[in-house]
Amino acid sequence: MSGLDHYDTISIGSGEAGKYVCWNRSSQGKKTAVIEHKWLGGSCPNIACLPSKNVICSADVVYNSRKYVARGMLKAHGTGVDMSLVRERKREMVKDLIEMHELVFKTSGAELILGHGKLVGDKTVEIELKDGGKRTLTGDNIIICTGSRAKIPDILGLAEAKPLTHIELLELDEVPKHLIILGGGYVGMEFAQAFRRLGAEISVIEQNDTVLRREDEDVSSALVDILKGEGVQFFTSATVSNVSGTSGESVMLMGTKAGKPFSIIGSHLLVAGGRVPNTEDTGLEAAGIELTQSNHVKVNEVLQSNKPGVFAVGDCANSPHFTHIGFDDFRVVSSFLNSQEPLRSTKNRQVPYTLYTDPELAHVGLSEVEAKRAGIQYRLVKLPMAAFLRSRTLDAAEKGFAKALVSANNDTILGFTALGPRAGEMLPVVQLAMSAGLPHTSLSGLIITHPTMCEGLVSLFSAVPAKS
Ligand SMILES: Cc1cc2nc3c(=O)[nH]c(=O)nc-3n(C[C@H](O)[C@H](O)[C@H](O)COP(=O)(O)OP(=O)(O)OC[C@H]3O[C@@H](n4cnc5c(N)ncnc54)[C@H](O)[C@@H]3O)c2cc1C
Ligand SMILES: NC(=O)c1ccc[n+]([C@@H]2O[C@H](COP(=O)([O-])OP(=O)(O)OC[C@H]3O[C@@H](n4cnc5c(N)ncnc54)[C@H](O)[C@@H]3O)[C@@H](O)[C@H]2O)c1
Repeated sequence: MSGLDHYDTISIGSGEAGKYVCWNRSSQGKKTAVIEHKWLGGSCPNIACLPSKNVICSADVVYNSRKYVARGMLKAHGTGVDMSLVRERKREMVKDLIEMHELVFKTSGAELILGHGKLVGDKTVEIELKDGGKRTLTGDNIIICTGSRAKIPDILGLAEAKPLTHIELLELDEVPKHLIILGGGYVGMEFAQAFRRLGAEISVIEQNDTVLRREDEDVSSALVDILKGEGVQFFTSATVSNVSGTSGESVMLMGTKAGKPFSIIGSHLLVAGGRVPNTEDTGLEAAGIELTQSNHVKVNEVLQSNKPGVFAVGDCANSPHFTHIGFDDFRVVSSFLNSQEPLRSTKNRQVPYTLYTDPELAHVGLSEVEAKRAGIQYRLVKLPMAAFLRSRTLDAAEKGFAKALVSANNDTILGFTALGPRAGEMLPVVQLAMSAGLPHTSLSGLIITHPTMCEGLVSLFSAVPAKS
């Protein structure tokens, strides 16, 4: 293929992996283009990770101010919340992030094309330009990086009730009186605490018998107790069959809870029940790209679809839905395109994550449930957060714990979980030990600055039971 509109690499969507692959290849002098129809830089800087953490930070400031006013330490005349200013702080950050992306596009040489991209043939992309008109490009490599969107469960009356998704929630200029959250996963838990702290009554409705069902029971129940302590209400084993009213005015959910009739009325409704991939209206089927049953692009270990040279990355390829995994998807695809040795792949990669509640929930590797399910023998070490002395200075010693799974046969670390202040910051040191196959004594033997949260890792790994 050749011609003016022929590119080395074209990304449909400017999410994490797509934009980095193009920036990276343009830095090697290759001609690349990124097509974006709405959120420059993807969801993370515009409507997901960073804006939500910005609002969570505002909520924490409100919560802590109120706490210290109640203790008499802080003399304040008013601790009411002006949500329009909370939103303004978030909007300013998003605006800066968009400007940062525009600058990178200018300096990297990767072309940014604003419009809706669609495959119309073999490695041929048609763009409905934002400013009108159409362009058709061809590329040696096509990256599908179209992300995902909030799932609206198929419940009678739900769509008509115009529920909020994370996008609209982050744009509210008022604190909801009573926010009902449908789904007790990552989105549900982070927003439940943040909006409770901002002053809303919160009810979390979860279909399973526990929220955060992938976590070990001691982890999810400890976090639920913390949120309950702040006034969040949980309704688990709840099946919603009917919704009436309108979110923003008054909305009622009806169904059953543990088999008995159940109903709840709130002022606002947030759907937080998982994600669906943005794989329709991108010409994938017409271009012969195979999808999975869940409508994600079917990819192999280097994220290549059934069509050589067409890759899918991030949420639309059902990579674990985290921005840092999107970034790793970029490294996987780049490694393949650059014929790197050894080739990077998605096989057996670490998938660390942090839930940004207060305290944070950070995890990497095996949980106890997973180890048991796989029949892997392990030694367990678990310490209360109070053993991490830094937590005492942060007013956070009473809640949470850290635990690690260490192999029963050798001293390698199999998994690590911490529910504690800034717990996410502790992950990389444990990850490094895990990825290098170092024994747990490599952490307990380190000199770690006092008093940091990581210093607690010395205590944790010093307490690993001896091999039996
Ligand atoms: C509320 C919330 C909070 C989150 N917090 C975190 C967090 O703290 N940490 C974390 O790691 N992860 C977090 N996530 C998950 C994370 O945001 C996603 O996993 C990540 O953004 C997915 O990146 P992506 O590149 O796959 O897709 P996106 O970032 O969604 O990028 C896809 C882009 O493609 C564009 N697009 C789609 N179709 C087309 C088309 N046909 N033509 C042109 N453009 C198109 C879209 O507009 C979008 O900009 C959060 C998610 C949510 C919803
Ligand atoms: N801190 C972070 O890294 C972070 C934060 C937010 C989101 N995310 C990512 O975004 C993804 C999506 O988050 P999410 O919370 O939307 O999905 P999720 O899969 O984490 O949780 C969805 C929850 O909703 C429940 N649910 C679904 N339908 C329901 C219904 N009809 N009634 C009651 N409950 C229902 C599910 O059982 C589940 O517990 C996550 O998987 C995560 O990867 C990450």
